[in-house]
Amino acid sequence: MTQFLALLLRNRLAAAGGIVLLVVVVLAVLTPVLPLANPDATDTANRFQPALSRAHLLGTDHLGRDLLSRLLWGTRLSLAVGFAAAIFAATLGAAIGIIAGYFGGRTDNLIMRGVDMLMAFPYILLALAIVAALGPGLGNALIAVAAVNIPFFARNIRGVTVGLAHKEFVDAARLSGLGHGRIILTEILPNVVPVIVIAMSTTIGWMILETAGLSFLGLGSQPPQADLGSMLGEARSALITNPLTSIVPGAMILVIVMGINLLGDGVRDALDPRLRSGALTRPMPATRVDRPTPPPAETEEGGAVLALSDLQTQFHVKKRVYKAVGGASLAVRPGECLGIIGESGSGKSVTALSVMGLVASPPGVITAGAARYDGQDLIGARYETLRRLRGDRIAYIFQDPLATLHPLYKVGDQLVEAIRCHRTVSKAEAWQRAIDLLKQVRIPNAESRASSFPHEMSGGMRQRVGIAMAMANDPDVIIADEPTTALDVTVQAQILSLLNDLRRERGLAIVFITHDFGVVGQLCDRIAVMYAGRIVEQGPTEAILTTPAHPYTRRLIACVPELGEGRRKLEAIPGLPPAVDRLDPGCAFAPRCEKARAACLTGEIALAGSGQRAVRCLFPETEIPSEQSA
Ligand SMILES: Nc1ncnc2c1ncn2[C@@H]1O[C@H](COP(=O)(O)OP(=O)(O)OP(=O)(O)O)[C@@H](O)[C@H]1O
Repeated sequence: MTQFLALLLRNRLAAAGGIVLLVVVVLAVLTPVLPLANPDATDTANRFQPALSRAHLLGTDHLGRDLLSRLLWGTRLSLAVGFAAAIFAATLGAAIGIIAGYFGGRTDNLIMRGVDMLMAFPYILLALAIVAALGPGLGNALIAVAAVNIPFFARNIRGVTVGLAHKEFVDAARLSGLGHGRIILTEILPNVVPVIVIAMSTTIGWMILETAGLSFLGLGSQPPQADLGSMLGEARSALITNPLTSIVPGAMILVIVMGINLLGDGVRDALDPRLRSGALTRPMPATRVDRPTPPPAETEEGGAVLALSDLQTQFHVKKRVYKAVGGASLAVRPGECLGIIGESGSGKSVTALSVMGLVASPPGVITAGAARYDGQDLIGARYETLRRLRGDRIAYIFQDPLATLHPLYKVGDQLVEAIRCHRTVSKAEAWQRAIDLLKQVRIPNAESRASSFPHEMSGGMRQRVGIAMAMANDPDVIIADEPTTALDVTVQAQILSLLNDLRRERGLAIVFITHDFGVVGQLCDRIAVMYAGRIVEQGPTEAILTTPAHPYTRRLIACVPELGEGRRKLEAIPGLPPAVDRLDPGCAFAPRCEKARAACLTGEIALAGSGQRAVRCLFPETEIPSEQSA
């Protein structure tokens, strides 16, 4: 709740709307105790008194009644009717929607066709028909306004419920023997409540307007009782001669509806869990860069096509700072494959995404370092520069191709788009290239497969399409973030050999992120091991796999089961990786390391080594000739 309020107040417009509404509601609640004139007492001798006249702060209406008093009593009534109608419509509409969406089939059909019939009438005609049948009066206007809004809630909530009704957690509740009533109350309802609240917050203003409309037509509140609509209706005849009598209730309607709408938008944003981690804004097109120190000078990386120097990326979530990448230095040359390995949460993906400014901001910020492609620093580069390079010179392959491929476009069309985004070629040429790419990634019947939708392909096929997409513009660097984790071993082996062939044939540089030492051994020339956002060891694959120097690397390798090696006890690493918002000084692995000594817990431990081999450890498993590397 506190988090919700904090987010709501951070949105200035919503806060302003909320404050205005609060003032109006407080005034409406206090109206009976305020020293106001009788709102219905007529005084025809003092008709149309101007504002600020004696005893009438806002003047009087056509019957000499005090406008301020009528305004506050009218506001009280209008708010009460609007809120009551919204609660009534939301409760009934949500119940109908949940039942239709949850039970589906004939129940859904019957209910929703009834709702469709109601929606087929213009809502104001329907409201008029209901009031005509029930008779004029504010109570009946409330029923009419609520009734015409029930279909809106029913449709919305049904849609959400249909999506939830067959989710795994609902199936699990069914399997555990819960009845329909319990499932609806404990599994479905908590998930639809935010949608109901959002729909309500954005429709209350609308219902106040509709009630005012009915009163304006004389079908709502009856004389002498005032609500905002009836005040407007009565003032209609004097609109030109005495506009004040129309302006006063009109302005109040405007203030209330604007206040509710601004607050409603804020509530919607604050209830959206995706917005909780950052400010109420969409992510920026490129990660925010806030480098107080100048980028490190370019080092001689032996012909590296992509070189990261001391890259630091953080997530700023409220007052917490998560140091996801705490100074990573890496380099990859043409035709080389560099593996980045580490436990979940060690910062591998954030390192990779930072290169092209793809970490979502907010909350991500790059705070130091450089990422040089062909000598050009990409950190802080103009968005246009990054856009030109993204997918063209530096391409990504992600773990879940279903999440990256558009579900509604044929894979061929998506490849055509990727090509035409960076090259001026005709559609026919791009289509032909798309088919060639599908052939290169060994998709059988590439011509017909180009016309398939992603859901018509297997996971392995989709991942090949992901690789084809990355290859579309013949890039220099491919960053592959666990591209084979979701695949079975045979498809995994095919994809690895495909990537291997591509880099050998085309001189591609590959940065390959994985958890899997087996995969690293097959594909990578060199490995960088990450822990808590930092590289703790790097070197040639063979050397690291046979003689790991960092105790973390040794323990990671010891966790890997080996086929055909007989029974061997797998040694899990005790404890958990540290939270990157509370990193203690010294080695982040020390609390889990059996070799840790007091010296490991103080000060900065440098990545030290010689040539290509380096380790960040004071007591490494294998001594590496010391010559500080980073
Ligand atoms: N939006 C975010 N807000 C706060 N922290 C984040 C956010 N995104 C990532 N992090 C943190 O950054 C750290 C690094 O995450 P990252 O995704 O790079 O890990 P990873 O090594 O790639 O893990 P995995 O193998 O599970 O993909 C983690 O501690 C994670 O909790």
